[in-house]
Amino acid sequence: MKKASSLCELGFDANGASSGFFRPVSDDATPTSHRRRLTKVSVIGAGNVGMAIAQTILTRDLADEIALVDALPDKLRGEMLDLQHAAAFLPRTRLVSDTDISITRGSDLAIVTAGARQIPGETRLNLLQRNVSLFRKIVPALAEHSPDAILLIVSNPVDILTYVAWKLSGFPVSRVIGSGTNLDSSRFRFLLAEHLDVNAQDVQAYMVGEHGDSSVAIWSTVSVAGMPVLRSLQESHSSFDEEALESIRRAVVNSAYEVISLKGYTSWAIGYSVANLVSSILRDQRRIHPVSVLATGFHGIADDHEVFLSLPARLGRGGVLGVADMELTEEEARRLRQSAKTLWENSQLLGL
Ligand SMILES: NC(=O)C1=CN([C@@H]2O[C@H](COP(=O)(O)OP(=O)(O)OC[C@H]3O[C@@H](n4cnc5c(N)ncnc54)[C@H](O)[C@@H]3O)[C@@H](O)[C@H]2O)C=CC1
Ligand SMILES: CC(=O)C(=O)O
Repeated sequence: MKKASSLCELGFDANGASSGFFRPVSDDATPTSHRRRLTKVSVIGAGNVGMAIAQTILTRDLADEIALVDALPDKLRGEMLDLQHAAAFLPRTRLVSDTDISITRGSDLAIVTAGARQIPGETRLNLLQRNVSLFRKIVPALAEHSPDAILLIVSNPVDILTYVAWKLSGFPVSRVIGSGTNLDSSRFRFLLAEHLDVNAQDVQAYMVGEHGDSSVAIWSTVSVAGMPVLRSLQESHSSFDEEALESIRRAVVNSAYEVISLKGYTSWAIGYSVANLVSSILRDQRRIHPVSVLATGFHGIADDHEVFLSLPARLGRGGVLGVADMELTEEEARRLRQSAKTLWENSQLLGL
């Protein structure tokens, strides 16, 4: 007797109907008008970062469908199967993968993590030329298949690549966002929370500017439970000086270099950071995140400098809904302009 080799041959069909498990209750159990619109997220680049993001999106139940794209077919299929095998422990999410970017068709959100990463000691800016070449292939194709999507850029150097993605996609500026210093701000909050022995979620603190070596810590707005930290330090005459503050900023900047020198790449924190942004966007939460946005005209950045860097932005279903014109000290604004200058000079070399 011939053995059945698949569930279909045993009499199961894709809807479970002929198996006898379920009997239809009407000809159209869910009228089209009652069906919820499904949310599709694509992740381009199924490496360390892409997979950390995909698995965090899965566990947080942020999408109905996740499409994974990578240039390496075996690795890609392996990653997809490995996640699919966790289906019994996760919210129901359709997972698909392909090396062909057309699988992203109809995405609500496309997250780009493809590309070269730093080797120990290398700066993010060193990756620029290699990753721009990749973006020239990826971004126009993404825009063609999902003209209404929001693009969320993660590949480094993230600020300049967000500018590149904006130029190559032709999308409105509200729909092109870089993950920016959302991660640096989390590292900043972690270090401050450790120092003050409180929960990092109770520390309000922003790093802005470049996601990289010239990022700026906005000390004037750091607060815990609504209390400005700098003022408390001054009033309690605790020993602190500019150098102590700068050493904390440097520790934030060095965080990535340290992790890369220890394990070769960073992944978990960026996974949570991006899933946090995805939640604000797709669930229209209107939370404020420091992310990479077009910063022209803010804090004295020249009107003819099209530069993306991180500023606190209100995120929702439409993408960037607004950018906070936060109050900065003269020194903070000067550092931000310096950060903008570095990014602008590098992006000018691309001739876009
Ligand atoms: N913005 C941020 O805060 C962070 C950014 N990153 C950046 O994310 C990027 C990815 O880092 P990792 O995942 O660690 O690197 P990885 O090497 O593990 O993954 C990169 C993936 O991109 C794929 N890829 C290459 N060309 C492709 C193409 N044309 N289409 C689709 N996929 C392609 C590769 O096959 C690889 O799987 C790097 O640029 C890294 O610097 C990493 C951590 C944090
Ligand atoms: C690699 C990188 O950009 C980060 O972990 O901050």
